[in-house]
Amino acid sequence: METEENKMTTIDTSSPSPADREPAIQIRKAYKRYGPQNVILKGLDMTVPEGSIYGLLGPSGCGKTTLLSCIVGRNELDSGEIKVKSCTRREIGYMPQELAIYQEFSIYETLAYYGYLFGMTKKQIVKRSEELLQFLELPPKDRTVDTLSGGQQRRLSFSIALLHDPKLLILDEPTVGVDPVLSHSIWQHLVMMTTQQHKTVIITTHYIEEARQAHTIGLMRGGILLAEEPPLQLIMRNNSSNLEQAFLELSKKQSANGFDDDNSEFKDYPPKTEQKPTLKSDSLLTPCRVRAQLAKTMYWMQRNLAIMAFLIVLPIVQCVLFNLTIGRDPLNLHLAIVDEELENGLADCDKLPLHGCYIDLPLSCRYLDLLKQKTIKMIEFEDIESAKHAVVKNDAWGLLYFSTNYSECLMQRLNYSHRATDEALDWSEISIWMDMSNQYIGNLLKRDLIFTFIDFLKSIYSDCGWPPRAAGVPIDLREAVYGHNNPSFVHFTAPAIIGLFVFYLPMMFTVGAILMEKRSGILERTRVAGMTMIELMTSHIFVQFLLLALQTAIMMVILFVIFDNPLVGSISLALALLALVGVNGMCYGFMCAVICDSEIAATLMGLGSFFPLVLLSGMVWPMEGMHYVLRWMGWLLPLTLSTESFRAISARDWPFSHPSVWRGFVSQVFWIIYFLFVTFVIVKLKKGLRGAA
Ligand SMILES: Nc1ncnc2c1ncn2[C@@H]1O[C@H](COP(=O)(O)OP(=O)(O)OP(=O)(O)O)[C@@H](O)[C@H]1O
Repeated sequence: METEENKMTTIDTSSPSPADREPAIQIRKAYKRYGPQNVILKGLDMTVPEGSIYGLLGPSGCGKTTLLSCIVGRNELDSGEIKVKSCTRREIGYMPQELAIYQEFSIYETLAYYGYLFGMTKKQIVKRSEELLQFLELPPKDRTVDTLSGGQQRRLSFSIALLHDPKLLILDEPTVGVDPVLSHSIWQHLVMMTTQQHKTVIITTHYIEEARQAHTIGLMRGGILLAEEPPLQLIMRNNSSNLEQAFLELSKKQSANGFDDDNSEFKDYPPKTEQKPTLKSDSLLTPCRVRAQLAKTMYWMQRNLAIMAFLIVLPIVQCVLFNLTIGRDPLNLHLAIVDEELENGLADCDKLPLHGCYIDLPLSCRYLDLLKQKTIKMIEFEDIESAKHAVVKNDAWGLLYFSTNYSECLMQRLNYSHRATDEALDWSEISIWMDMSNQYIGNLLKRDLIFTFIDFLKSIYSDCGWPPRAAGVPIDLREAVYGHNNPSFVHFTAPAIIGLFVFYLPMMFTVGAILMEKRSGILERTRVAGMTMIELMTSHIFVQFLLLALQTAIMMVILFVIFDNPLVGSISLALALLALVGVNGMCYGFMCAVICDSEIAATLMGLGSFFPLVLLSGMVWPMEGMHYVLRWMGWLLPLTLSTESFRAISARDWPFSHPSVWRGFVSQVFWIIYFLFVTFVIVKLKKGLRGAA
């Protein structure tokens, strides 16, 4: 068996000298910094010969990953030039330092996703996967990534880079966590690829000695290459016995020549220059990459059935809760009663007639009986003081006081009207003290007390053969032009609620999906593989749209069929508007995801926008009731005009040609364009979709 030392010193001498080969990558005067005090590349020159392995070595933090990310276009130089010989993105196999793979996917699903992304057929993917799994000693292909060891996960990440048999391999520490035997066979494979298949490989590694198998070594320190030559030559020229020693010698010489490794000390930093893309661009919309994205989403959905179920159940629960909790009249409210016209208190009511024209008997029982039918609970008190005390303690929401001669005075008032005595007017009134600390309960009780009183009078008039209309308020509320005369608060808010859900559900899903990929590096890896923003958005919108269609259908059925909220207008117009609101929500999600680098930032952005949107868009209160400045601000928000439009369709059956309706559609189109524009500008400014992780 070969010893470790022998393995490491194996150099393929049959291949032509690297110096004689054409450069696959040429870097000249590369400068890069992450801030004035954080200069990483200081005029670095590098030449990677075609058909060879280039081992890029250097201490941790010297800028190897930064350099590789500039080569693959994840990052950009401040000045200098990177030339990559006629390479499209599909011809590159890139293994980033971070794993950049879905933890919940199986090995096969992971490879299939990247395979589709590179335009491979299913057959090719299956065949190549089998080869790679065997070569890299990976577990069976149906094992999920999160059950693999750290080393196995890195090998899987490595296999993605090899999957489509690329011309140029850029590998950032592929052998971390790999045992020496497998590491040796990986190097053998790389050597075979370069010598027999004329591929080019750039590899970084912390295990300096394994890089002796490279054809060229680039030793990086202090933002430049200390040396760039074949390993043996490097060792011999520095009178060393191994690469590590050679590197130390070179570092000493560099320091002796006055070169300081301190990043903050660099004085003559050149001005920024416009950088050309290092790799050839592909077309903006390629079916295979859209297919890959769709396949990935399918895999993700299969693996996250609980989340999918949640996304379906959530709107159901929200809509049902909304209808069962909002707008309904409070039941079983308590009222304190002091009735001085009944000798034995309310117990007398059981003996007194509640129907018929008995106007000489106490009438308060009839009124209280009607109140009881509204589910109001009576608590009887002897005197006003103790009843008031009960209201103060919140044992009752109000106190009703009937005087000793209440019924007699009431009949006088009714009979003599404007000729009634002051005493009759005083004692015929039911005195009420309300707890108005809760506006809704107070107002609803007041409404019930007044309307029940009218019903009470009408019932007496009717039983006595008098015209009941004479007992009512002389206002004739005819059939409403739109809606009905006793609308519910839910009818007002339902259009807003569905719009809000349809906007925020896709927004949340979009932000979650993109941030997860962004933070794990998957998004950048797929971008390096050629996926464009247009492809990402197209596939995302397609999938989201299907999900949203299902969610919207469920919500429509619950709100407008089961709970019978009014929807008198065109359903197709309402659905078209909701579809636009949903796409708008997705686009807002895209924008949040590119702006925010962390889930916390995105959550804060979502929450921060949610409350102003709900409050300023006329969702819970009419715009007409707002401060005039806020009213104008409200009209500028994404959901104000669409909510108005939905109300116009659902409650008034207005057609598209009505300004209240078409303005809602136009506002959605405007906001979609705006969010997309901001998203593209931010991606351009940030030069990609790098996560903060
Ligand atoms: N986005 C960033 N913003 C600020 N500084 C950064 C950023 N990315 C990298 N750096 C800094 O740049 C320097 C070079 O980082 P880089 O990851 O390129 O080093 P490396 O040589 O690959 O290190 P290692 O071998 O440990 O992976 C480090 O000091 C790092 O902290």
